[in-house]
Amino acid sequence: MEPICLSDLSYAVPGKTLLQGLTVTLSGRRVGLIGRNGSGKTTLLRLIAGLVAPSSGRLRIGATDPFTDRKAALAKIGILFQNPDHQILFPTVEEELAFGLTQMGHPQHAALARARDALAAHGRADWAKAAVWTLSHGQKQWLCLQAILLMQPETLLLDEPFAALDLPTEIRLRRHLDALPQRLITIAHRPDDLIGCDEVLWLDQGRVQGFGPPDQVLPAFSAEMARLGAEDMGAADEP
Ligand SMILES: Nc1ncnc2c1ncn2[C@@H]1O[C@H](COP(=O)(O)OP(=O)(O)OP(=O)(O)O)[C@@H](O)[C@H]1O
Repeated sequence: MEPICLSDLSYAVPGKTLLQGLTVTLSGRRVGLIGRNGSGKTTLLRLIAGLVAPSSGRLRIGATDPFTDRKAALAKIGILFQNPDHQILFPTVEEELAFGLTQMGHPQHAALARARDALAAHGRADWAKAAVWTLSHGQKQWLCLQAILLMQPETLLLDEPFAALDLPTEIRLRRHLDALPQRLITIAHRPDDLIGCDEVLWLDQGRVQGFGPPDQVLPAFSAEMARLGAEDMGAADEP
């Protein structure tokens, strides 16, 4: 599995630096990304997916720059957004599933055939012509995941994949993801969700606050979150 190397990586928008000086090599098969709201986690996934270019520094997946080499990046990286409605572009299930393959250069008819095969393999052949808007949130997330898996990327980037799912849907998706051979880089808010990871990256205000095995990073993260929670409570309790 190719390492994802960040060297002094920064990303800024006018008036604001969102990520600053990130130097880290991600090489585990299960990587967790943790940090407070607004710490830059989603921004980092977008950079790794090659959707935006770094403002400075370097990001490589193996030897590939995912921003400048889009075709290679599609084969290497798939990103599952937090909200499937931000990901879905097409009116029907089969068109949505086929889109990534056509982006990779497959003819439309072959891509649609692969899409229908994938649905049939999951016992959902009857979904092919269904309008995407008729699906539930969990079903849309499943669709987005399948659309990415059809492209067979080496790495999946998952932005809080369990947010807004009911418990049985979460358990099913968790089982599905756990069984995947791909590398998963998963954003989570609860440290418990990342215990089984090979490595955890903790971002704070756009910088690396911790990186290493979960038994080192997560206790420090939890202690800091508890400290901040207590501080907020103290401030809120002020007369
Ligand atoms: N295009 C943009 N222009 C301006 N600010 C942005 C832009 N994208 C993100 N931000 C800001 O950058 C910061 C980091 O955002 P990001 O979504 O990466 O955080 P996050 O760690 O994923 O947060 P959350 O846990 O709340 O999803 C936030 O303050 C956000 O408002």
